[in-house]
Amino acid sequence: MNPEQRIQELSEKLHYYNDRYYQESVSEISDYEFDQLLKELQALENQYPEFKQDDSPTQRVGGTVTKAFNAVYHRYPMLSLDNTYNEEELRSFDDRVRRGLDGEAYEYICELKFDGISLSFTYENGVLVRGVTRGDGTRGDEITNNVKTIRSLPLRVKADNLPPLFEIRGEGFMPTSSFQKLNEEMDTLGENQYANPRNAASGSFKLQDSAETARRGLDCYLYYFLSDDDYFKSHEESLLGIKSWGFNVSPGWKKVSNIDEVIEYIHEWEEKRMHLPLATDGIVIKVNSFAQQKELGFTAKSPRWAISYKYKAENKPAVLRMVTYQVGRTGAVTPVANLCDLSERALPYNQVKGVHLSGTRVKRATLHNANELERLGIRIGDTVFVEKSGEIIPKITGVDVSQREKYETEEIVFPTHCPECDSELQRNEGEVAFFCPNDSHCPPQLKGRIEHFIHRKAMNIESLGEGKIELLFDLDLVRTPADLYDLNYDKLLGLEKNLVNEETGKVKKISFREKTVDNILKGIDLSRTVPFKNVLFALGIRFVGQTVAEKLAAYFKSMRALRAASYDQLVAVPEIGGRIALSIESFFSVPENQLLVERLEQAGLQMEGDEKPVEIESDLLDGKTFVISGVFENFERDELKEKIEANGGKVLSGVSGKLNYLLAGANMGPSKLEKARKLGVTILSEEEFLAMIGN
Ligand SMILES: NC(=O)c1ccc[n+]([C@@H]2O[C@H](COP(=O)([O-])OP(=O)(O)OC[C@H]3O[C@@H](n4cnc5c(N)ncnc54)[C@H](O)[C@@H]3O)[C@@H](O)[C@H]2O)c1
Ligand SMILES: [Zn+2]
Repeated sequence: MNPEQRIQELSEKLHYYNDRYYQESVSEISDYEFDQLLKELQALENQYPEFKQDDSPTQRVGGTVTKAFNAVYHRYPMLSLDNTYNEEELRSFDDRVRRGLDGEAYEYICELKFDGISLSFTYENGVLVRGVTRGDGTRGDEITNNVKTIRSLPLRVKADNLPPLFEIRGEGFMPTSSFQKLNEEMDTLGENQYANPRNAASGSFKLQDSAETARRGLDCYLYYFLSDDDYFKSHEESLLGIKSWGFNVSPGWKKVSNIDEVIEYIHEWEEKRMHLPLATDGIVIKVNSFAQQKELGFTAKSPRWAISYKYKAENKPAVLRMVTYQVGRTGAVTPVANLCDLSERALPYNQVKGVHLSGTRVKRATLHNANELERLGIRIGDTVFVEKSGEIIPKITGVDVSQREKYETEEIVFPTHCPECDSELQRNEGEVAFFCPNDSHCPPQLKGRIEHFIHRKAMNIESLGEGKIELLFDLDLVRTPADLYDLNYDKLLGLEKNLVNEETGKVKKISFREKTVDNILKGIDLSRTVPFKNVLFALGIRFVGQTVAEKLAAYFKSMRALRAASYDQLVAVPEIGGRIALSIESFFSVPENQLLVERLEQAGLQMEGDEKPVEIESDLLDGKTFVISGVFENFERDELKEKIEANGGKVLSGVSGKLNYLLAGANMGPSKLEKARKLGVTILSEEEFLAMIGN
């Protein structure tokens, strides 16, 4: 490949990873790999400037604005930071600063580099008026309502001589504890988990529902002050200043007088940072004096007066002692590596402490699935490499094959049967995971279903959280969600169990005293009033998440109607595809599930939606039929449907010759449009429709 082609290839790859990272909060490769690709591109561009593309990823801040929020211009551009992974480059940065300042004395401020998303807050006359993401550096997403959920962020600042207009910047992040909680929740709900706290923070700050953002326990550290006039003389002064105004200034910062002290700071925090309640991925070094910052200026992408030093993820050898297999709520079987330190090879496994990695002891790492085992080519007894970075969950990155001669190793045989219930495992075409099909008897699947059932977004029986289900399940009191409704005071009072955390070995004692029992029973009783759509979601039917449950409930209006629906009737519901329809059909065909639904109904759960009666506005659309497709400016699709019905019209699901109107929004499928044209159906825009009903 010639340099021109390589430049093009690298640019395309980096654009792609940027999109995934900033728009979808997903990292397909590690930050280190990303940064190496970017460095390679930078070097090639320096050597062959003629091939550099105008929009090269080396020239721009990687993010973008999204359509979901208002895009607003930044008063001062929000740039990125140049980065390095080694001391030598750090010293070259120091050389550039020295040369740039022509021999003037200078100081640095060292700060931790928090791993979250960059946020900007504008204050007018002391009042928070705007919170914006970095976006593409010039424009960002306005997420004021979401940033207002950060408890530590002052909504109003009172201090003498405040500048009338100023901006504070900082890092919005998700503390590790919130992250773990959120991921457990995602897991219970059968949704994809976030790979690391940064992606979780970025996704959570960009939710449409601020109440949900508030619940996710986000926080923010502030580390920049900007205003039109020279309010402070140095970064140090500004940090002290905004702190005195009540801002949550990032902890751990330090003023140093030369690059050696910077390097000391880096070493000091390498291990210490692991004990912070949030993820950090390095150190940021900034020239202290604002006058000197001005003198040094900016490149297209980052300030010349700052750089970040990133810690490489720690990677260590370990011994793979055995592989165990975990069965999840959906029946998916995940191989888990059981590891020990090299020095513990001869110890019985129950006595090993694990590998010391990034501040914690690691004994287990996920191996994801059978394909991953094959890809790594590992064997039991192998010396493997374990890594832990922003990912929090440790992973195995490779095998040290040179160690194979020294120790005996053994092939890993993926089980053919479920380790929990002995059913023969299956694998669906196109899926990587093997799963246990015995969803009505396999213990972890049963337990998982009950946990899902009581979840806040399902039946909302929070009084049963935190290990209580485990206790009831292990004591055989609750095997299916319906059993919850047979519990009573006498059955519960005095129950006790010690729960052992497999990872830490810590024991937690749970005991049911009067007050606990009261709370549990009250919670169960209250769940009888939970709306039908939640009940449907609570059943945990595969592919029937919250939104799908809502759609189905709105369409069929009762459990009875849904159960009776044929495949064709199911796929006729807008946005319900074949995969979901099959899953619903198969769920209701299982006798255990039929019994479950019947028992829940007897227990008094809501099995019918409370239909909103249609409020009649006019008879302008009397007898007219509509199909709604695409996305609209002023209405959600459900609202449009209501509007049509309120004016006497009827909404159908499919385009046919009898249809009167196709109400076409943006991004509608071309085939539907084509079909409507062929059949001579009138196609309406949103404005034309509004005109029809006299709006
Ligand atoms: N893995 C992937 O697929 C992928 C894709 C795109 C980008 N990335 C990663 O993201 C990087 C680019 O992101 P970026 O432009 O946000 O750069 P960056 O995250 O390396 O550094 C800049 C950011 O650091 C943050 N920061 C944290 N603490 C700070 C402090 N004390 N002072 C100042 N800023 C602080 C700010 O939000 C600032 O915007 C890449 O270098 C790469 O590591 C990874
Ligand atoms: Zn099983």
